[in-house]
Amino acid sequence: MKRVSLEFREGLTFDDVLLVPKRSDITSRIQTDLNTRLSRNLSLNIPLISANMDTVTESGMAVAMARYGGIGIIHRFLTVKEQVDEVLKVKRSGSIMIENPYTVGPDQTVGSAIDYARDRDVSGLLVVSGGRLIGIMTERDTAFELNRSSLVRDVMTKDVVTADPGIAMKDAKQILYQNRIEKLPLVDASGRVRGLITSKDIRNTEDYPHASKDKKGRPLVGAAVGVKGDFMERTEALLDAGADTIVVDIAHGHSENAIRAVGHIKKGFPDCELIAGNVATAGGAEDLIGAGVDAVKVGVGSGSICITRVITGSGVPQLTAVMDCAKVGRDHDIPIISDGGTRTSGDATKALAAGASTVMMGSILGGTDETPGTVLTKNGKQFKVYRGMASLAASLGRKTKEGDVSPDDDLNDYVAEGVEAMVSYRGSVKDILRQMTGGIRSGLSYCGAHSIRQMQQNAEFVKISRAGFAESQPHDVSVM
Ligand SMILES: NC(=O)C1=CN([C@@H]2O[C@H](COP(=O)(O)OP(=O)(O)OC[C@H]3O[C@@H](n4cnc5c(N)ncnc54)[C@H](OP(=O)(O)O)[C@@H]3O)[C@@H](O)[C@H]2O)C=CC1
Ligand SMILES: Nc1nc2c(ncn2[C@@H]2O[C@H](COP(=O)(O)O)[C@@H](O)[C@H]2O)c(=O)[nH]1
Ligand SMILES: [K+]
Repeated sequence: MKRVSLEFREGLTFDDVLLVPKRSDITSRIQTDLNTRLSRNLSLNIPLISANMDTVTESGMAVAMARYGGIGIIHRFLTVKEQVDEVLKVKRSGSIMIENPYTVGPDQTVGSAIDYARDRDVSGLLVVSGGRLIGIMTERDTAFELNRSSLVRDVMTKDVVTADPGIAMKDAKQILYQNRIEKLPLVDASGRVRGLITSKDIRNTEDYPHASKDKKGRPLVGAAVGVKGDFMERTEALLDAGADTIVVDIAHGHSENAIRAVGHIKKGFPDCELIAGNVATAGGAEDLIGAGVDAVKVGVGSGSICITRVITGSGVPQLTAVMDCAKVGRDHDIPIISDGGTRTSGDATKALAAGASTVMMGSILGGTDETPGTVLTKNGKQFKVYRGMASLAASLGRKTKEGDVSPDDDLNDYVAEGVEAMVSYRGSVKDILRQMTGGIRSGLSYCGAHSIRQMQQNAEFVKISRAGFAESQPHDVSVM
């Protein structure tokens, strides 16, 4: 009979090590380059991803992450339609040209048109009849006289300024400015709508020069799917909506469930940029790569709200998990994502130095304006709810949404692997990303590296003692 091995490998995490400073020819941290690979064929301008959790990433967070050069992964605990709508909101938020603008008919009521626009987060609708543009209804048209039962045709602006679909951006800008208008529909010779350019989108592209964008100039966004049930039709709908990557999300990514799901998705959608996780070992990474993934998400039990290691006894300290998986990733030229346990820019830098190409964050972003949920006050301090997706509350929320809760359900039947928590309210995600990227840039320079790839080649870790760790913190002072 084979026995359990009594030889123990050492597993280390962020607090166990430091990066040894190296001679650097960098004279300003701005010279460092944070460009990195998210997956086989996708790149980001900063190595940061917002977690596919229901208290972290819906469209608000994903828009912000893409604007500053990263990416957000829309969580999967939504109906297919809801998740698709979140992807569409991101795609429309920063397009240079909106390909399929939302339209209404002239005989719809103003009330229904306003609701339609509000649901889709847009400020105006093109009015189309018989396939041709006949007007535009914007907030201007309804601002002063709001009679919800009047018809769109009676309030819309009929003299619409339009342009040819092939118009150059600088000419479109000129027309918008000269006519003091916000929206310029692009209409072909037969009067059919072929697109829409808005001044808001033009401002966005100018305001966010480092945004991560797809080939059409729209913000990058990813979306998660599970491994059972509707995952194939969900994947199809998300890809149709323009999702740039699909993330197969399961607690134990080194399982038949996950490997089978990856195989099905790759077979059904060969062009899909596919990420899967989570795993924590070389074997896990090897098997997902063998199944066809374009990036591997690494981290079992490392998350701030995660109790998998407590409940199951399973997991690998995050730095060791990343190093083991990154070695396999390098052999196959497949990027690795470090997911869970990142508390500071120092942790993120260590994960990158250990071989991860990007870092996924939950708790760091959980308290920002861009997460779903409202700000709560407790004892005079402001918080936002942040919870594990395998927590009791998250599971109950899912079951309630699916109409699957009954008074006979015994809460003891659910074994949670996550907790419900609160994180301090931290304002806009922009400031957090500035701190994170600033810290990582500085981290590169301490490693004598201009880029993440160079740091991965140069990095030298030193294992530290408890005393070394204590010395690393502020000490013998009262921090203000
Ligand atoms: N990174 C991490 O360390 C962890 C992350 N999570 C997060 O929590 C959420 C819920 O996760 P998850 O439970 O996977 O999602 P689901 O509840 O959607 O479970 C997915 C499917 O996998 C099966 N399954 C779950 N755990 C295992 C396992 N250990 N071995 C084999 N099959 C399993 C489930 O079946 P059945 O219920 O019948 O077993 C279910 O059919 C996800 O967002 C996940 O990322 C959760 C735990 C750890
Ligand atoms: N074991 C569990 N892990 C979870 C759960 N919900 C999410 N997660 C993982 O944590 C990270 C976020 O970690 P953080 O340290 O940045 O806060 C997330 O991306 C998931 O991989 C859960 O319920 N249990
Ligand atoms: K944990």
